[in-house]
Amino acid sequence: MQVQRVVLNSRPGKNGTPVPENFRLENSTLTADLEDGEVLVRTLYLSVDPYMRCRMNEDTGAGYLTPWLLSECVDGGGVGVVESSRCAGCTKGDVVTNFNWPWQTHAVMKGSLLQKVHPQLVDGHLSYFLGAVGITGLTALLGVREKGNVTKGANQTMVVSGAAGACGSIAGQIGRLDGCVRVVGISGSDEKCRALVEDLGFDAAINYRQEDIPARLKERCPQGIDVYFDNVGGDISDTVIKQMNTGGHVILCGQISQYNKDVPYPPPLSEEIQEALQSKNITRERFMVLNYMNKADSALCELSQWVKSGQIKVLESVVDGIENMGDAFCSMMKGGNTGKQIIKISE
Ligand SMILES: NC(=O)C1=CN([C@@H]2O[C@H](COP(=O)(O)OP(=O)(O)OC[C@H]3O[C@@H](n4cnc5c(N)ncnc54)[C@H](OP(=O)(O)O)[C@@H]3O)[C@@H](O)[C@H]2O)C=CC1
Ligand SMILES: CCCCCC(=O)/C=C/[C@H]1[C@H](O)CC(=O)[C@@H]1CCCCCCC(=O)O
Repeated sequence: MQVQRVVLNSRPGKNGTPVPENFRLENSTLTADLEDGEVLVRTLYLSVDPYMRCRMNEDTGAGYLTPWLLSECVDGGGVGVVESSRCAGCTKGDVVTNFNWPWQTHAVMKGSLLQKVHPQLVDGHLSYFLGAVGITGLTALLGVREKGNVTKGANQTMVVSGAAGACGSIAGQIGRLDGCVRVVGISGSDEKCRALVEDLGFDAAINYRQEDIPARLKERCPQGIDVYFDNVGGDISDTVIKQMNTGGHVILCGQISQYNKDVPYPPPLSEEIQEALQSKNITRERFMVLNYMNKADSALCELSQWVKSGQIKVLESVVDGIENMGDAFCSMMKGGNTGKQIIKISE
């Protein structure tokens, strides 16, 4: 069977901005003769995610991430449909997902490594399994629950950076559903800020490229900041932390502003910010969703109900075609997406 796949063509360098030319599209032949335990899947949707920037380096800097290899097929989150199976647990027509899905139009995979998912959980929007009812939604929900200490009736204000992105857009909505009285987003364009307020119900949004962040935070968070869902790190996060209340909580989800730099994860904080955290007794613990997968099933049910009932609104940016994987990844890293960046590979 003839397939198309994407391989790593070159590395951007630890201090480089990734470019589409770092990826290469190839035609390849797939032997569709299955061995025992294998299934043939057709790829429906692929995900591009910030952590992949670390996998472009020879040394990823994170123990749980393996580097992508030059001229080898790239992989990440994917969802697809079983076309034929020699695995007892998988049947033709099953919808399945996996974190290490090859960027390939069809693939032969071990059935035991695939998670079967039920389309009714997402009312047939199968791409949501890579976003709001998948790892992104889990990151937002479990991040808020495990590290946010959001408490109904506590009059808390939450700030979310990277707020119009995949995790941020869900995290802010969950902060509100779980009891925060004020939710303020920070994002990179006026259009994203408009969507946060008008479509997702954030109380306010700040365009970090155009506005004076300290002044706007003071104005929009008059009682200070109690919970900070941090997707970006760097100067934006330093500014937010300086305005946090005593006893506040930082949910250290990600630090995308630092991923094109040769720094460890998480990047070290300045003395000033460390002192602010310590003197105000603000928690800032590293959060990694994969450490909480024992809670995934019940959390996915909760997310599914919220999405189906419309209590959580889902934003997606969908690009068509495997040939656009590299463009979509590089665009997402620069803010080209609103909500979850998805690549549709087949119908
Ligand atoms: N801890 C965990 O278990 C997990 C952590 N993550 C982390 O969550 C974060 C968000 O991931 P995800 O939701 O998938 O991606 P997003 O959908 O949020 O896409 C990335 C966004 O980051 C913003 N961005 C890029 N560069 C900068 C910068 N220099 N400063 C500020 N914002 C920037 C852009 O939005 P804009 O237009 O606003 O600039 C862009 O749209 C990442 O840091 C990621 O590593 C993700 C999954 C799991
Ligand atoms: C080093 C920067 C990491 C910043 C945090 C982050 O983005 C984490 C993302 C992971 C999250 O826990 C869910 C995921 O899907 C991300 C990790 C995926 C791990 C796949 C491992 C693939 C491999 O290396 O073989």
